[in-house]
Amino acid sequence: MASDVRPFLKMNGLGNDFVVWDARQKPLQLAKDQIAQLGDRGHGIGFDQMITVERSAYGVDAFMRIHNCDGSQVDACGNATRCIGRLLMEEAGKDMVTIETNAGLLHAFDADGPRTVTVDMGVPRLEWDQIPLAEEFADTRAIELQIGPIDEPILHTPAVVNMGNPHAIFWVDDVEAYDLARVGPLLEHHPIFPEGANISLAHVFDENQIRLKVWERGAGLTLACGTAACATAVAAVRDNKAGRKTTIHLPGGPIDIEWRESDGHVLMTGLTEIEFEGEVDLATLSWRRTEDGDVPVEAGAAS
Ligand SMILES: N[C@@H](CCC[C@H](N)C(=O)O)C(=O)O
Repeated sequence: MASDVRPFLKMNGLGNDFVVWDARQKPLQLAKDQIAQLGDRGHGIGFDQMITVERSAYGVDAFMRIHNCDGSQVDACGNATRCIGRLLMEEAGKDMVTIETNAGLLHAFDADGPRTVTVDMGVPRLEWDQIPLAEEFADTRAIELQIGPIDEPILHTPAVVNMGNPHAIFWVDDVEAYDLARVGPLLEHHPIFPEGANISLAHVFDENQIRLKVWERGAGLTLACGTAACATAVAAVRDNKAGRKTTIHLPGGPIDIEWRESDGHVLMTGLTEIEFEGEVDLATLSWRRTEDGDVPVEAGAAS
């Protein structure tokens, strides 16, 4: 097979990392096992998600296709929307762009602070069949679900929110007190979630300050998950645990969320980073680094 070498960017939003392809001029389609091979941190490039930027059928700035590192295609990724927003704004010299995703049209804005982007993630969906759940629950602030012994559950009664993808949030006193790598997969694939779910442990440790650890559907433990941060902020407001503006502290850093009262939209603001540029030979999936990325943002420079 003739070699087909394609350039890519390696980016991250607070450590939630992506390989990004520009497929606007030349389409790119990879099979599930090829994505998983490239995503493997041992032998491939290693990433949480693969992002393919394509031309938008709606004529907006671009369409963003999202695959988890296990090769599954999904509809939403908050951190990647900020990263792609930054690339498209820099390319067009604009301070706002519109990105088409399978979860809808999202607007990204240049925010205060270096490489900092706000994305309007739209309106959260809160009904049981919108999450979706396998059975009806009138109140999605705390659904009947538990793992562990019946009389002494390890985790129980999560809030559920759909931010373009399904999230379950367990309120705990200490996010480090649980083995999320062990319980995450059990909960992700629990029969109550017919499409699986992203699983979060959340702790309100101060006024409007929430610590969060996330097990991502199709990707596993992550340093940050933008949609999980949005879902958690929404769940906190619904349960009177926080106000409409919160800072969510993830292992990769802080992310600011506002659940706007006027129109119910969720706004997410945080850093983006280009790690490096590289190229992949699609015939063999061998890859190499070609250019360095951003120089680190000085501590305290971001908003
Ligand atoms: N990292 C993302 C979410 C990626 C998709 C997720 N794993 C899913 O399967 O829904 C984010 O920043 O939101």
